[in-house]
Amino acid sequence: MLEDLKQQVYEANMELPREGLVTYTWGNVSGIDRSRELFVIKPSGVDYESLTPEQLVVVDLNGEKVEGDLNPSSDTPTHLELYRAFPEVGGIVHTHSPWATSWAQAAKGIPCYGTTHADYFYGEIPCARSLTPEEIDQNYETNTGLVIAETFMGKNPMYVPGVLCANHGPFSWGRNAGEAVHNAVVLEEVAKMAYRTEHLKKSVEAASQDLQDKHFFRKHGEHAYYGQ
Ligand SMILES: O=C(CO)[C@@H](O)[C@@H](O)COP(=O)(O)O
Repeated sequence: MLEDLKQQVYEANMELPREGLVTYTWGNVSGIDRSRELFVIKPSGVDYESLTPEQLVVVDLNGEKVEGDLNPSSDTPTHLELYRAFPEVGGIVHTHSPWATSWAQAAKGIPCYGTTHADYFYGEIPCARSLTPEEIDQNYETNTGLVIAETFMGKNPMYVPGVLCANHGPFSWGRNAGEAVHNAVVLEEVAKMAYRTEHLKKSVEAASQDLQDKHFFRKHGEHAYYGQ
């Protein structure tokens, strides 16, 4: 079932090692069919070199496996909570890409220092709060998703299509799996640039709100004019 979605999600997964965002099996991509309320996700612990579209696992919005011989990603409950919380989201990525993970391990959000960031993320890329010992002990992956949703309470997740999980790593999303990977690549580049920016100038300030508004809204929303 969902052969086209499986192919899309497979291609999005395969972009992660190509873009240098995953080491070994440290990441996963999913994509959802909203009309059927089913999502497709990478199987857990399967090497990218041996991954095939047929191995992808289909899961429903109750978290039940609907199709697939293999166990879905161990992060499936996090993807599930994000699909529930963010109805506009069509694809989700988790990686341990080194620059974004460094910020996550420092439990620091990434300030918007320039237009590269502002073209994709409107304002700071936040770091979600640390989980409590109880939240880690019971339903850890579900709670990871709930804490991300909590971080975006009252905010538009399509304006900031990514987050850092404290002491863990980044999640990003988009309208589909391919866009979610695109945003994961940008998040990693922006994390690298922000780190270097802070090292070049200790008391660096965020880019002006005018510049952030200009760059985000020239690419997003009804007055966008970037591209064809
Ligand atoms: O976060 C982690 C491990 O810390 C996992 O996301 C990562 O290893 C990928 O797990 P899966 O192979 O998708 O189960």
